[in-house]
Amino acid sequence: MSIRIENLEKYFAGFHALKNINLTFGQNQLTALLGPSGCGKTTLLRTIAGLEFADSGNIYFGDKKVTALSAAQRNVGFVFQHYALFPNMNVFDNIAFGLQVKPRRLRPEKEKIRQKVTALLALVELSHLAAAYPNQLSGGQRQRVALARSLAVEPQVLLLDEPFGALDAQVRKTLRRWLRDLHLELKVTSVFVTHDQEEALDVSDRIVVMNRGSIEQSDQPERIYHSPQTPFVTQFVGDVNVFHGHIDQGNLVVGEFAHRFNNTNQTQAIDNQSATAYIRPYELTLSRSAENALASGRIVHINAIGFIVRIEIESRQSEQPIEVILTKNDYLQQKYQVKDLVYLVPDKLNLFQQMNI
Ligand SMILES: Nc1ncnc2c1ncn2[C@@H]1O[C@H](COP(=O)(O)OP(=O)(O)OP(=O)(O)O)[C@@H](O)[C@H]1O
Repeated sequence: MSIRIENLEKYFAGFHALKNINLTFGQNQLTALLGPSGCGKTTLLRTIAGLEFADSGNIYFGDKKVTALSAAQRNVGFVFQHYALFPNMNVFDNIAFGLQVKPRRLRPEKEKIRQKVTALLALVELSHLAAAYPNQLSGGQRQRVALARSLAVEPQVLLLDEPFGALDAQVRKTLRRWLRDLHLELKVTSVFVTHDQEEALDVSDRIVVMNRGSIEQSDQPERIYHSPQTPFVTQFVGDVNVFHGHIDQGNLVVGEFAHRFNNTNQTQAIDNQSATAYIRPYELTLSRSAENALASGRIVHINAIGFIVRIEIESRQSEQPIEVILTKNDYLQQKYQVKDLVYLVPDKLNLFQQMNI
């Protein structure tokens, strides 16, 4: 079941929360809605669920228009950050709840419900805790019960709002891997909200980056990371160094440096106009020579503890310290040390130009 959203607009008492949203969520894909706090992720998710209604625009599940349908009529599964399990019901009964409360003519027989809940318990790897009560579970286990509970009614669409947001980093990491595997097995169109870029890059088939109620980019994770289409996406997803300059005959000029570029994400660079280059830490090469460099500076910090080496450089060509990532081999060969003067040569530029400056 694919989800299609057309020209969606949503206001909260004059505040424009969703601005002309057009999106398709592919059948059985796991899509992340990613963006900073307040950008409209939850509002969009709740509008897809039928818990919130748009002021204009349409939502389709497959070919069926669901814009005016209630949440119950849409048959969606929903998992919140803080999912209120029923404290007086054990895990088994919590999962069975959605089936038990169905009208009699739609309710499966008792034995069918038992089989279904047993299968779901196995799926979320909690069979041994069927008789436990929510206050006897860890946060991660509770979220797995919440997920099993939302799946019990066989939703056409699964919507998750920061499902692991309240858990600590290690548990989050385990659960998101587990969600990815589960999603492969279940084959249900799923959308989850997160403000954690690593989480989005790690588990999703597609990422929708939102900013101030609008969509900045909707793309595969590797394209979001390697070919960001807007300055916002470039800075929001992954670490990046920022250089302000201007274009002069195929060169990016920053202060006294002129870097001849032949590899940018943007094909046309307009002469004599301001330009901002965004460069990931691993897309910068350190050099002892000024040839084709974009900047120079002194090394102020070296972190060589891990598999890669992070080097921080203070430079007049950048407002913030520049971060460069090297392999341990490169670092050991060049024998870089704090206070060394180095030049920075980009391998690749993400270049954005402001017009008419
Ligand atoms: N019921 C409401 N009434 C008024 N304003 C609202 C309401 N719900 C959301 N908003 C506003 O709409 C904007 C988007 O909110 P939303 O919860 O969708 O953001 P979000 O991207 O999910 O943020 P977060 O990551 O902090 O949850 C915010 O500025 C919020 O204050």
